[in-house]
Amino acid sequence: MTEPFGARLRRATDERGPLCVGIDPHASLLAEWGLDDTVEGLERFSRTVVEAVADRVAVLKPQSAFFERFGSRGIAVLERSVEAARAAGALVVMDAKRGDIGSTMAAYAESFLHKDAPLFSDALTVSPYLGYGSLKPAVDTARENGAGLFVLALTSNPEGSEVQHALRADGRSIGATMLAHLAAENAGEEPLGSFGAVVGATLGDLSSYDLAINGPLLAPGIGAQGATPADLPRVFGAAVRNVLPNVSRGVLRHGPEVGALRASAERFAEEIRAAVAPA
Ligand SMILES: O=C(O)c1cc(=O)[nH]c(=O)n1[C@@H]1O[C@H](COP(=O)(O)O)[C@@H](O)[C@H]1O
Repeated sequence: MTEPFGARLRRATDERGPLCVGIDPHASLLAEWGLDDTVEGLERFSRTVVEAVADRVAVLKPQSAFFERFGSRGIAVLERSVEAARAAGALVVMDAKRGDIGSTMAAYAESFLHKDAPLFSDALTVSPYLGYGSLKPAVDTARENGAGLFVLALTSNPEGSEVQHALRADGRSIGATMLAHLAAENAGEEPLGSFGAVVGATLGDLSSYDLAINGPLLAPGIGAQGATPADLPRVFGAAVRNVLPNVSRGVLRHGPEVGALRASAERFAEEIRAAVAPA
């Protein structure tokens, strides 16, 4: 049986440090890199990021939207990027934020989490806002294939709070409910469960939330959205051990030089290591 995602992630972050670099080929970044806003520009951008960091950071997170923009040829670039990143030793979190009713969710799960799928990724971002239970086919497919999920719990964007901070009849917030579902999913798993939460690094003190889900906490928001590695202990408290910070534009803006991209990722990795080191 394939080793579960949580165990593979723990090993990768122990070896390479806890950093996820996003592959987000914004049109504006393509222009800054001197590339055309075409599928050729997309491929060049993505290849360069993989070449720069896939052999040294723990995780790469391609943002599917920027590839889908180019139709089937963009998806082909995404497939090649995933394959190249994994071949260089990085884990790949596909950021496609899928979410649908159970039977359709099963098809999304087949697309990204089945080991024979062309877009197989080590983990997938998913939206639980059709009800956590609607994600069950993705949970099952992930378990069967040694893959994982990152469930949107407390997102980094300011609009997220109208849904995620809303209170249920029993007084618990929706975001806290998602965290509780994940804690149940990961119960007893060692060294780390495979079912993570997305929790923004931009959110300030989260001590009112129980972040001890025994799974990874993907933390976007560092760099372009204003959070810094130094914020991590204050935001995540004791759960900082399981945080996987994501930086996309904060690194990508240093391209197109491979050396400059690499140096930026290494600076973030070092700052994160220093911030999350036990006192
Ligand atoms: O799931 C995500 O990765 C995600 C969740 C969230 O709450 N906020 C968030 O910014 N993201 C993604 O993380 C990346 C952040 O990019 P930068 O702001 O450029 O570092 C983008 O790909 C977002 O889609």
